[in-house]
Amino acid sequence: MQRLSAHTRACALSPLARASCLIPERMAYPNRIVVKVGTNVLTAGADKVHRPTIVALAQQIAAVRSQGVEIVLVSSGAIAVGRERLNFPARRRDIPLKQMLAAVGQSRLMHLYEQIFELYGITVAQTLLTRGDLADRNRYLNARNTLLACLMHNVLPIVNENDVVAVSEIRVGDNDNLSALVTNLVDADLLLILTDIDGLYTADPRRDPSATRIDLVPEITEHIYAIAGGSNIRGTGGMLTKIQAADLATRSGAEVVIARGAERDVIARVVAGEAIGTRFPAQATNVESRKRWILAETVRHSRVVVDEGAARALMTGGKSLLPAGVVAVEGDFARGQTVRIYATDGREIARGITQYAAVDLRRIRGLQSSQIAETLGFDYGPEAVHRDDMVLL
Ligand SMILES: Nc1ncnc2c1ncn2[C@@H]1O[C@H](COP(=O)(O)OP(=O)(O)O)[C@@H](O)[C@H]1O
Ligand SMILES: N[C@@H](CCC(=O)OP(=O)(O)O)C(=O)O
Repeated sequence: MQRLSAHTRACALSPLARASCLIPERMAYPNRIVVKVGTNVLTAGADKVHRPTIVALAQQIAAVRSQGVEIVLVSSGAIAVGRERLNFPARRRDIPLKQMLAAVGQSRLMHLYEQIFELYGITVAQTLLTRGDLADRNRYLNARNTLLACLMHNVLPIVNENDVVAVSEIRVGDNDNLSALVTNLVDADLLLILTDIDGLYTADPRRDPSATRIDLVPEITEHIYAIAGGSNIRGTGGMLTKIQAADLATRSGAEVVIARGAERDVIARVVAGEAIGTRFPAQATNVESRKRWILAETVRHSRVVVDEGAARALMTGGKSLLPAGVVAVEGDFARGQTVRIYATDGREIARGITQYAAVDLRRIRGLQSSQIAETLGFDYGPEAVHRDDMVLL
């Protein structure tokens, strides 16, 4: 897809940015963003989901996507929709009941999204995740591949926690933190957390009317955690989980903005660089953060030996490692683990996350990508190690 310059896109997207030429100092124009919408946004503060809010959201997402920005939507609301359907009062908060409400509400929420996004020609994909899916490297890769495939095919992934199976040990617990994990999962440049308040305040404005909004948080300190309080009755976690999310996402290399979901054209305006809400600049590049993650857990005795052509393609061409270039596979490793990649002269040249377990890679080494499926009976794609999952040494 053709990428316009930051300035052109900013001006096309936002009349305000155009009027004032407002592109303040910040990250480069984002190519991939995660937008998180909380229950309080979707219900507009009432007891049921506010349909016009979803229409406005779809309209904005369609506009931003048409400018070439890839979007993953993380949406709460299943419990609220379940409550609405079964007429349950908001004060009941016990876990099995909430799980039941989420089970009732999730499909209805998706149905609503499907109907509304269809009006804008956008196909949506339900993606339900738990912490377990993101902690295990194999499942992490599966989730990542699915989300990236959605983006590649112009499908809008709509992520929620899989509340029905998510009990305390495996659940993220709130969609703010889930949105940060998703930001990391897809290497997004920007996480936009939309809520019912226009940013982080010096104290919870519901309790302290003299609180003022903080426009920029250069660093997330203990003090920032201390001023973030709990949620209102429908939300989960309040400002505290948003700060945790901002902390995680900024360390993963994304910029984070917390803004009011009901603000007119908020997504386009934030993407265009307008100063709305509270901004948390990225604390690392996402390449640095990904490298750290890749190198964190290398399988000790793994050796994937590659031929001269593959070694050159990796080191000077920045290419992915294909099974065709693999000459030997030593050790035992699972799909999703970080393996060591060697040249035939014994030099370790790279480390990377393998798409294939050792047993499978042994069977497809030296083969063309088109032969993977016929040999294994399945394939996870043409790469043994994708270049985005590789650190050259
Ligand atoms: N320091 C703070 N600044 C802004 N809002 C705060 C702060 N502390 C607590 N809050 C509360 O956090 C709420 C938003 O979180 P939450 O209710 O969980 O919303 P959501 O459903 O969007 O996740 C706000 O309505 C506000 O009352
Ligand atoms: N997974 C739950 C939402 C959990 C959550 O974090 O809610 P919120 O604080 O409103 O973003 C649901 O779909 O209702």
